[in-house]
Amino acid sequence: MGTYALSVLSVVPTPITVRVPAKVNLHLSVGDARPDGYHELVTVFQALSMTDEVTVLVAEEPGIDVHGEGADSVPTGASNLAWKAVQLLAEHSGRDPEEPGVRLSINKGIPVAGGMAGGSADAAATLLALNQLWRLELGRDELSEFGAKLGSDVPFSLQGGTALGTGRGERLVPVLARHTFHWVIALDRRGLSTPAVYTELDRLREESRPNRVGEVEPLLEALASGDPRQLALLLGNDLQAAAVSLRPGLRRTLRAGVQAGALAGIVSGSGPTCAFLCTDADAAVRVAAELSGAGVCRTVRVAHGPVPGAKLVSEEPAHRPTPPQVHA
Ligand SMILES: C[C@@](CO)(OP(=O)(O)O)[C@H](O)COP(=O)(O)OP(=O)(O)OC[C@H]1O[C@@H](n2ccc(N)nc2=O)[C@H](O)[C@@H]1O
Ligand SMILES: Nc1ncnc2c1ncn2[C@@H]1O[C@H](COP(=O)(O)OP(=O)(O)O)[C@@H](O)[C@H]1O
Repeated sequence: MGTYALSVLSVVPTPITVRVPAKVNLHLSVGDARPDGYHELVTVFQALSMTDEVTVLVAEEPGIDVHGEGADSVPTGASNLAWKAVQLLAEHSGRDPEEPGVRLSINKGIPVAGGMAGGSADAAATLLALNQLWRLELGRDELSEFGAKLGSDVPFSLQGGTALGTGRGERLVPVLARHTFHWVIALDRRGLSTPAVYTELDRLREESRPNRVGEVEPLLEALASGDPRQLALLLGNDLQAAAVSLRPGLRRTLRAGVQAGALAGIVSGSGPTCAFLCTDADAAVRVAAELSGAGVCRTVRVAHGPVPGAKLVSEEPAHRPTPPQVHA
């Protein structure tokens, strides 16, 4: 009996944990709305050292557990983007998408609905973890194609580093960025809906002519030079005006970051998180401390980028060290 129990146990696959980064858009140029409702983008993503961890384990009772910051506002049902990733790969591999025989445990370190691609990150992590757990042997390109079906940002969450994104953001080319850049990240009290921010931009463009970010080439040169001062002058986000229009308090946050000593600040993607570029790691800690005292946001963190994309941590769920943060 003892031997039998041991042999049954030995065939249950070990849980797989994947760590996956947040992103910031250093350049986000938004074209007009396409017939499919998406906007044509030219964007430069950078993966930051703020991460989620997703553990996939074999279980008869399917489901999702969410822990960490903002866990209460993450759906645990079929609308969770990570669960959609489970269903997509289950279908692909001939499993029942309603009974895939796995549970997910998500540990959030990426702000929810913050414009830092947290849901996309979890979907990317789940694709990578299931590829391992179910021994699907899909290559990075195939995983990326599945990712693009789930959301425009998912391929970048898989790839990480710094990348130029076109199409709806899913077509990627890696960008040379040998240097590490140091950021202060200001988290807002409530999230913003991505579709609502794109719709607000369309509305603003019908009403007036909000400034558009310029060409991307100078920013690519600044990245290659590694000089944060040069990069700071070129950061730009077409969605910023729309995010600020929906959340006017962001103006004060952006001003406060620069007053605290950052080189420049931008809204991250669709917001409302703001990202401030600093000269170096020490400056980022000083800016974070000062910004947290300004009372303009919920929490302030320091981060650096670029970092790698979704990555297997180990075959055991690992304890994630708490990222440095300063409470406002
Ligand atoms: C704005 C960005 C910038 O990187 O990210 P966030 O800041 O939200 O993280 C992305 O474009 C968000 O990408 P993602 O969150 O994956 O969006 P998707 O699920 O593909 O699309 C959600 C909705 O956003 C709008 N959308 C998204 C991408 C795009 N190129 N044009 C759009 O208009 C559409 O209304 C779409 O229905
Ligand atoms: N795994 C997930 N993590 C966070 N949010 C998720 C997840 N799955 C679905 N969502 C939903 O997606 C919305 C957008 O969340 P998120 O991806 O964090 O932000 P953003 O699109 O601004 O980068 C959330 O409000 C939440 O309802």
